[in-house]
Formats: sequence, structure tokens, C-alpha cells
Amino acid sequence: MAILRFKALEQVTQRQPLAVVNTGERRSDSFGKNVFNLDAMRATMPGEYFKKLQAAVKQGNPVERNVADAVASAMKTWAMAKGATHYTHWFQPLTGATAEKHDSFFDLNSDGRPVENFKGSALVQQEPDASSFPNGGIRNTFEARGYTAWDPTSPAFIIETGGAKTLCIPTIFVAYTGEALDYKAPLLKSLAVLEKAALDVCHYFDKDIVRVTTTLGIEQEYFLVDKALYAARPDLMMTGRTLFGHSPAKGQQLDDHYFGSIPARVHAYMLDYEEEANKLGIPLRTRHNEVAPHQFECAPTFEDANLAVDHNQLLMDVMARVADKHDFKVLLHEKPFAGVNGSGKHNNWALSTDTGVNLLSPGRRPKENLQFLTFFITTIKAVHRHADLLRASIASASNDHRLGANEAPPAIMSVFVGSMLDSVMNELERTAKVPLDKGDNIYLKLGIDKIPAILLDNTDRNRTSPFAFTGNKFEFRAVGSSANSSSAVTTLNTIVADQLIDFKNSVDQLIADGRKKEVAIVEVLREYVISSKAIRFEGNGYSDEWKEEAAARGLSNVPTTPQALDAIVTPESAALFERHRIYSPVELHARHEIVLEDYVKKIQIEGRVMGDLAINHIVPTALAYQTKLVNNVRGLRELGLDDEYTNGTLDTIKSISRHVATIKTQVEEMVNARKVANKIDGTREQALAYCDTVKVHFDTIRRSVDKLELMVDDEDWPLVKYRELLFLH
Ligand SMILES: NC(=O)CC[C@H](N)C(=O)O
Repeated sequence: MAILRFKALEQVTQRQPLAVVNTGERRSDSFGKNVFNLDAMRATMPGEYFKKLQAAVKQGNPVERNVADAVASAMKTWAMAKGATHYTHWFQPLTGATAEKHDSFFDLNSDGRPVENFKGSALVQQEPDASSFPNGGIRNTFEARGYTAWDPTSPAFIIETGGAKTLCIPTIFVAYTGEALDYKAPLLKSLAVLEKAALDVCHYFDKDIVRVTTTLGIEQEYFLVDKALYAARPDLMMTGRTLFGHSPAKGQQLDDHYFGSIPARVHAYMLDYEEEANKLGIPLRTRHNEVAPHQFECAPTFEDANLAVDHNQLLMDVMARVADKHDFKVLLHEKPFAGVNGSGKHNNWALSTDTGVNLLSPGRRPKENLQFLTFFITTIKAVHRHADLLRASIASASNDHRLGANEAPPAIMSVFVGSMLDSVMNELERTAKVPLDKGDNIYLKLGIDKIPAILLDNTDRNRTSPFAFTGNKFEFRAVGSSANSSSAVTTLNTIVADQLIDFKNSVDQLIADGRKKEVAIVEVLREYVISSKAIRFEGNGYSDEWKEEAAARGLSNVPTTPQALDAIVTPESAALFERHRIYSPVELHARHEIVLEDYVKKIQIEGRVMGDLAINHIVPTALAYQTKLVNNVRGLRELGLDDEYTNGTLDTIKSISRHVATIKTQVEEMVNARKVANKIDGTREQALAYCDTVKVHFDTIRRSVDKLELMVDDEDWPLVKYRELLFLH
């Protein structure tokens, strides 16, 4: 193994940045080149069908069959002109990855002649044999049928891999009994529910608003590791994170990587994947070094949430594919390295109207501010009521490692609004109910006449907050870097929609009781400010004081996934999701099962890899080195040198024995605990057992392995060290 490490190190030192050809083409010229977007449709479809399709998409109506036929024919012509030979329904099963099954345009017609075919029926619906995707008990393997159905709101695109070009059609994925088996279907439902709820509330302020869109900008953090080093770390290969590795002397304490100049090899890689992404219509705009050594970030401009999620899923694929060309491996795991920052996927969420207004942006006029406060405060109220659901929506084995340290938020959900809005809310809370006289400036009297327009530039930042207001949007920071954002965003959309509906009912009731509309709105908002105060927190989310205070405020702190997931299946959650037709009780139960199963499997794999590495790689290395030391002591004694000369080495020999013994007993206990856990019926109980009886051994095993790393001759150590993984490129 040490041979592999040194060979890898040699390879890395010889790497050169890959030359990326600068075509001089502007990004805006190649943007969306491989997307069947509006321009491509207009150019290839008869006008009448084009209009019909757009109308159906806008109104959320089903696309008629003859229109679908016209779209399919245009898509085929367009894709074949670009060299595509195959097409696929592209979907997002509950594995977290994307799925595709390619079919050729090529077919034989009835008289056996070869033709290229693609009909509306193949565009609209397919029936992949998808029995091996997670289904949480919804389907039996013998009843493998599942359908993928076209999502006309997300444009088709062409993926190029190794010279092959494939037309990809975004679709939802449902069981043949109708339950959703993917991330997209519930997301689309939640977007529709939120739009309706937000529209109803918008009409208090502007009757002309016809559409409200949820917008999303997804920041993506990641690490890069050289391919050769990666191949010499079985833990990275099998689990996506390092299970062992002593902290290097220098980590991120100097903050010298953050926003530093981008290393040449990485820069070439970034240019390359950005170019690919650009052709796919992914509007990437930002790139920079992140805080940890060899950690980076990219961020697109915000888009319609459904598109933003599709684009992020696609981006993760593109990044992985292009990394290979540059001899890199991209690590999307939330915590690939202990002791330095992990990676998040910060979801910047807002609502915007077809009249061009961002509902989470304070305006210049008082009326706009009341509208802003309505959406702002209602969202906070929703987060307060359903904090546990939001926590559950970001839960995974890998995110558990990230939360609560190194600029990642803790598991306690809270909202950060910044000092300025905090005082606006406190003011609102204090303002007593004011009797209104005719001719009064109602906004002035209610104390909401001015919210400083400079807010956007003046919003503070708080990296320890899971849910932070950043001037004109909320940033859900707790989402993990490898996650499909849909799970978090579907939950957020649903709880905000539910709250907006409640809000509207309360306001309407007050109006019916004779209140002026504005007064009614402010009264309800004031009540929300007061009743949701506990969720607002401006301080340090890592401090012990916050843990105590949060507990006193009644906020939950659930650091581990199996327990956090309980929130999904409470009767209240089931009622909430059913009420809005996001998840039926069956679907909700299935999702709970799937995330639990994923947890069990991830910890199981980690445990296995850990056991293998510790027993078959580390212990033999440590013992071989110890034997060298034993021979050394023996030699010294033969020379007649006494304890004074041998004691230091003897201490190391003993220390090695102690750590080896710890590793052996701990691994054995872990294996036994796994055997017991594997026999447990019931996924929740099994997940709890993995969490409480298997995972608990990880830290102890790691501590001893990492100590051995400090003792054993560097030349003998089999695993690529942290300083090499993080600093060599
Ligand atoms: N500077 C940052 O925003 C760091 C964020 C951090 N990497 C996280 O896990 O969320």
C-alpha cells in the first residue's frame, strides 16, 4: 500500500494544468447551445403548436397529444442535427443521483426498413424497468412497473459523453399505482401549491399579479483531490470521505485559501466545466476558493426553482465528468475531511411575481414594505412552526458530520434576520394596537413607513445560521453539498404555503369583523412576530449558551439523522403534506423508510471500510514498524546500552501495542454490533442501532489509527496523508 501512496505522490508532482482552448466565444453566445429552449423550439416548430405548448406550460395544463407529437418531431430534428443518436427520459430517483436509460432514434419500420423515430408518445411517457430504485416498500420487485412522464417546464438538453450525444428529457418518476418515486414530482406539486397561496395573499396588494414563481439560486461547494491520490485512499473511493487521517500541521487556520488566487490546474478545470454547463443553459456566474484547503465553490444566478434543481443535479454530473479529464476527483460529500470546513449547498430562496417584484425585497414605498413584511414574517412563522420538518429535510448520514462546526450551521434550526430587521420586528411587536382616524397615514401610524432601502448592502452575515435572511432572499444554509435540493425546497414551499393560507384566513376574518385591510394585515403579522420569536437568533450558533437557550425556548436540537427523521411521520406532518397533496401518507412513509435505509447502508459501508482498513492495512503496518523498533532495542541491548538508551523506543513500542489493541477490540465490538443491528426488524430501529451502537466506535478507532500515523515511519504509512490530499495539486 505504501507503494501505491508514493507512486501517487510522484504522479501528482508531475501533473500540468490541462490546456483549455479559449475560443474567444462569449459565454452569452454559447449559453444554452445544447438546450431545446424557446429559441430552438421557435425555430423548429410550427408556430401554432409552439403557441399551444407555451400556453399549456404557462397555465399548467396538460399538453395535448398532437402538440406533443409536434414537439417530439421538432426535438428529434434539432437533436439529430446536433449529432444526437439516442434519447432518454432523465429523472431523479430517490438515490440522490440522476437516472437515464438510452433508446436509439433508430428503429425498423413495419416493412423492415431502418428509420429514425421519435413520437409524441415516447416523449410524454415511458415505462422503464426501474425495479432497483429505492421505493420504501411502495412497489414489490415483481411489480417493477414505474412510469416516467415529461416535465414540459424544464427544457430537454443534449449530453455529450465520450463522443456520444444523447437527448435528455426531464421527467418525473412515479410508480404504476401513482405514487411519486422521485424528487421532482413533489417539488412541482409544492411549487404549484405555494404559487396559489402566495397569489391569494399578493392580491391584497396588487390585483394585477397573475403568477408567482419560486426562485432558487443554489451555491455548490466541493473539494478537489488528485485522481491518483484518491485511488490510494480506499475510504474516499468507497465512502466519499476520509475515515482516517491525522490533521496536518497547517489546515485552514491562516484563512489563506479562502478567496485566494485559484490554482492553475483548478482554474483550467473550472473553465472547462463552466463551458460545458454554459452550453447546457446552467447560468454559472461565480467561482472562488472556499475556506478549507482545496475546497471551492461555484454559484449560478437564480432561476425558477424547478429549473434550478434540475440544473444543480446536472451540474454535479458535469463537474464529476469533467474532473476526470483533469485528473481530479470532485468530492461532493458534506465532510470529506475532519477538522476543516465541510461543504454545503446553500439554497437562496425567494418569490417573485410576473410584475417583476421580488416579494422578499423591501421596496421604496410603504405599501411595498407591508407586502415585503407579509412574506418575510410569514416565512419566519412557518419555519418556527415546522422547524423539525426542515431539520428532517436536510438529514443524511453525511450531513450529520458537517452540521455544527466549521461554518456549517448546527442542527438547531433558527432564523437570522440581521440587526436592522430584528429591530423592525421588535418595533412591530411593541407597537400597540393604534386606533385609526380618518385621513391618518396608516403606514406611519403602524410604524412600517420606512424600512431602509439600503438593507441589501447592509444585511449582516451569520455563517452559523441554518436559515438566514440576506437582504432579498432567505438562504437555507443547512442543505448538504451532495443533496438533491428538492427535499429541502419541497418542505420549505409546503410550510410557507400552509402559513400563507392561514394568514389569509386570519386577515379575511379580521376584515369581515370590520378592520381596515392594512390594519388587519399588521395585526396578524404582529401576532406572528410574537408567536415565532423563539426561532429568531442573531448570535453564535455554536456556543453552548445557544444550546441551553434554544432548549429553554423549546427548539429542538437533534444532531443525528434517524431521530431527526421522526418529524416526517408525525400525524401533524402527515396531515400537512396530505392537505396540500404533496405526499400521501403512503409516500411520506416510503420517504421516511428510504432515508433511514440510506442511513443504515452508508454507516454499514463506512463501518466495513473502516474495519478493513484498520485491520488489514493499518495494524499490519504498525506491527511491522514495531518489529523494526523491537530489533532496534534488541540491537542496542546487545551493544550493552542500558535503559537510558532504549526507554524512548520502548515507550513507542508499548504505545503501538496499546493502540493496536484498542483498534482490534473496537473493530471487533463494531462488527458484533453490526451483526446485531443487521438482524433488527424495522428500519427505524435498525437505523437507531447503527447510530447508537455501530457508529459510536468510529471515533475511538480513528483516534488510535491517527495516533499511529504520528508514530509510524512516514515511508511505511500506507494511506495518503491529509497534507498530501489537501495541499498537493
Ligand atoms: N464560507 C462559507 O459560506 C462556508 C460554508 C460552509 N462550508 C458550509 O458547510 O456550509
